[in-house]
Amino acid sequence: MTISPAAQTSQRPVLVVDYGAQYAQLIARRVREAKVYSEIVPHTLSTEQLLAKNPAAIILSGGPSSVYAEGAPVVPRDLFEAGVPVLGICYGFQGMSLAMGGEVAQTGLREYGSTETTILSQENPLLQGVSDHKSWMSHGDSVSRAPEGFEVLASTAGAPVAAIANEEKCLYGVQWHPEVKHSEGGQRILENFLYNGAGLEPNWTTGSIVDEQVERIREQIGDSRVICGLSGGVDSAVAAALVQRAVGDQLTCVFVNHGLLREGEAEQVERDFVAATGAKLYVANEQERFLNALAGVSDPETKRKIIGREFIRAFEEAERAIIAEAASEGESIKFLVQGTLYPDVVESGGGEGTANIKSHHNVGGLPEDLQFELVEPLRTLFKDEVRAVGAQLGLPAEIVGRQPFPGPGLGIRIVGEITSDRLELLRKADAIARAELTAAGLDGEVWQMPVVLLADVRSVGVQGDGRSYGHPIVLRPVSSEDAMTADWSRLPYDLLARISNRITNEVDGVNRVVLDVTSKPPGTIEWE
Ligand SMILES: Nc1ncnc2c1ncn2[C@@H]1O[C@H](COP(=O)(O)OP(=O)(O)OP(=O)(O)O)[C@@H](O)[C@H]1O
Ligand SMILES: O=c1[nH]c(=O)c2[nH+]cn([C@@H]3O[C@H](COP(=O)(O)O)[C@@H](O)[C@H]3O)c2[nH]1
Ligand SMILES: NC(=O)CC[C@H](N)C(=O)O
Ligand SMILES: [Mg+2]
Repeated sequence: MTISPAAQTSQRPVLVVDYGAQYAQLIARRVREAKVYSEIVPHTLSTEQLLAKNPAAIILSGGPSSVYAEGAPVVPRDLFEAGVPVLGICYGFQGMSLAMGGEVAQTGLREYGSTETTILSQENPLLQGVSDHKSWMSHGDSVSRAPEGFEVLASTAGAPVAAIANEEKCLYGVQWHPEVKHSEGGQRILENFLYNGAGLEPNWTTGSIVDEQVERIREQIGDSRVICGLSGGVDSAVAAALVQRAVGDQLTCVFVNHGLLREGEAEQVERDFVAATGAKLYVANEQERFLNALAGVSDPETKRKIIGREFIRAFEEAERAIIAEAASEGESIKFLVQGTLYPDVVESGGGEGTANIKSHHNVGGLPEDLQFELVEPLRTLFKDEVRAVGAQLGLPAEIVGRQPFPGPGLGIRIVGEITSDRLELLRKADAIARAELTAAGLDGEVWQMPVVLLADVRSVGVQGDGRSYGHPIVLRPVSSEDAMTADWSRLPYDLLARISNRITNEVDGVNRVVLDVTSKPPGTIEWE
């Protein structure tokens, strides 16, 4: 069932080989910012498997291991003999140096954070226009001797060999992390590698994504009919708009009201999306189906799998109803469009070799007996890229700027069993928190603010001079660029006070409001 993102685009990718780096995502993003298509792959792929992806260039990421440690990932020598341009970063640089016959040593000179970097030569593709600067380091090992045939391009106090090049073979390495914003000129170095070193063109833009995806969708769907799961969120709105552009009224959007929605959500989908695009919309009222299937379940992964399965069952029902309505019996609808993004795939463990963090309902939660062929035009994109595509397609700012809301909805924001009373309670608390955030004019600054009910926790309070024994509500406002990493938002205290005060006064059963001050990692954005 896993489709590699590469299957979704004709671009030759720049492969980021992940050696367990904290920054592999960031490297891929920076390459895309340079308008070059990029994908992350695990280091467990063999050279043959890597080359089979027809990469335009390869970037080896950093990683936590020491190249000497037992079981440390080996950077294979044959990778450098295939004629593909390679840039090694930190661990990748050390591994490349070792593979090519250089030396790596534990000199005891560790460097963490901002580091004065001396550029020894600008007469090479990598460091053209880059002068002495502060780069961001995070290493304990160092390259003590460059491999034969490589020129040393830069040095620092702790790393005399801080950058190397073999121009003829198009092989480059840097000890520091050009992908982090704290590395001055880092983006320039990556672009130098891509444009000057690997000779790539900056032609991967939102315009080119739209054209290419529209073309692919037409090819895939032909003149068949297609349904699209539409949630009111950004991703499905953009996916639907792309499909509509490709195949026009062969498309019917299906909005599933699973009873796990927030206040006013169903109405808002009908109002905003249909008004903006004129697409056909079928509303499936499936509250009972989902509540029955979820009764008595409190394990998060089980909930996610049930929701993923019931979503598909709801789409199947909807498909039958749509066909019956059109009186075109017999002609079943084969295609289902979903607004699946790259992070959904990566976190669900759908990227090759990546860990399963949580099964997103639309990826890891899909049932085995799926009858639809999936159409997922956004499967290779990050959220901010999807927003840019949406804007390009002319969707209104209220849609492309909307805060994300997960498909499983309030179902994964009740820690414990889901009941209609608990949903009712959480819906009220969530509506208050959202209204206050909007009133404070902070919607644009906050990426998302899950409001979570700890249904299995109770604490003692005093309300109206009497004892109460109620549930806590957690506020989880975060800032983020692409939901892969996040920080907790420093909301003004008076806003937090107002939300807390209103929730404890207005929502029966809640006697405490707490603020989640955890970044991602280690926490995820949602609690389940
Ligand atoms: N209530 C729903 N009805 C129909 N399809 C849905 C519903 N909720 C989610 N989906 C499908 O699952 C996909 C993934 O959901 P997800 O929440 O990640 O995206 P989104 O809602 O489109 O955007 P956002 O992340 O901004 O909320 C959606 O793109 C959509 O295809
Ligand atoms: O459609 C979705 N189906 C899911 O199963 C799902 N789980 C998490 N999310 C959203 O993904 C982003 C990252 O969330 P986490 O940090 O909790 O993994 C956040 O924006 C979450 O709201 C989901 N969206
Ligand atoms: N960030 C990295 O890639 C670190 C590489 C290696 N673990 C070191 O400490 O030198
Ligand atoms: Mg959503």
